[in-house]
Amino acid sequence: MCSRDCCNNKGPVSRTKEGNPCEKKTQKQESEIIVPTPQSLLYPYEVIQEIADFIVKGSGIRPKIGIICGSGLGSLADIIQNPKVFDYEKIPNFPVSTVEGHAGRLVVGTLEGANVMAMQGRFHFYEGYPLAKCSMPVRVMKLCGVEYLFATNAAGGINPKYAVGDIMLMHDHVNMLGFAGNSPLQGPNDPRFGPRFPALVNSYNKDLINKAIEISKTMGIESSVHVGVYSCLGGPTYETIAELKALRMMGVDAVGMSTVHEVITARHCDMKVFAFSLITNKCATEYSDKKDDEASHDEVMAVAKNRQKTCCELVSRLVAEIQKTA
Ligand SMILES: O=P(O)(O)O[C@H]1O[C@H](CO)[C@@H](O)[C@H]1O
Ligand code: HPA
Repeated sequence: MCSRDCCNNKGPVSRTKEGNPCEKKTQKQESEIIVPTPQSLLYPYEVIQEIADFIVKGSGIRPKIGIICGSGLGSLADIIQNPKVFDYEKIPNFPVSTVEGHAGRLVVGTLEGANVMAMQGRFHFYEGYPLAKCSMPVRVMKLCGVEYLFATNAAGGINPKYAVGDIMLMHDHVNMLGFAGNSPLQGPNDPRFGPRFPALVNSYNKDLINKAIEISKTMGIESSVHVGVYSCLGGPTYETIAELKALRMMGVDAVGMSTVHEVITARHCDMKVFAFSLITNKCATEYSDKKDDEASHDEVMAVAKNRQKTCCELVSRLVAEIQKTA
């Protein structure tokens, strides 16, 4: 509120470049002007290094594969052997998970003989975190030694051929937050992480996609595994019918509220990326009065719980393949 008697403005005083128009500018006020921190400066290299050292020293492990567990897919971290668990609150400078189905723990250990670390709980833009904060753990993974990022998510199926419970191997994305000018890389670039202008074609590693397809055949689930395009929206609202129609026209097969900024951050620092969506609900692209058409987080969680065994097997087998060729 403006404290001046001359002023009728009872709203919050805005600290813009122009200042509060009803107050005379003084030297002190100029220094109070709040300029938002560019995203890339939120977590400088040295801070990321400190977090990575904390994890590597605390676990005695230098992981090669990093796994991000999607909503309801926390069991991907439960299959890690000899786990060393770090609650996010206990990791210096780490955010906390606020979403149901995201426990908020980092699990470091081995899977199929490979050193791995898994985030049991990711950070989303709609939780109030800037994108650079959401994807900061990917840089921590990199400085821990991670070469491969496995990003998983729960997503709504827009492609009419997709059924609930299917898996979509991501081979591309449409970055809706990026269309609006938001990027985890916004701000000065630190070349120790990667280049100013990273290319994103070939972001999703083709060898890993092909291996996953082969694995799906040996598991007998190939008819419910697709290769498609994911799009991330800001959330937390699920999409309107008009938005879903627009996304479909753009070639999007599945929609969610995560993953893309993690992939951008991983590609910026030259990690190999494998990502998949578990289709937890079918998105309606026509108007109807059916309550069934409304997405709900309870449904998302229930489907993820039902399909967690299959997702765990796919991830374990792909890790085993990577380990075999290492
Ligand atoms: O992308 P993950 O974290 O799997 O979660 C998905 O599920 C939640 C909505 O039900 C959103 O957070 C959406 O992004
Ligand atoms: N839309 C957005 N995010 C989601 C959905 C959806 O339908 N399902 C799971 N996460």
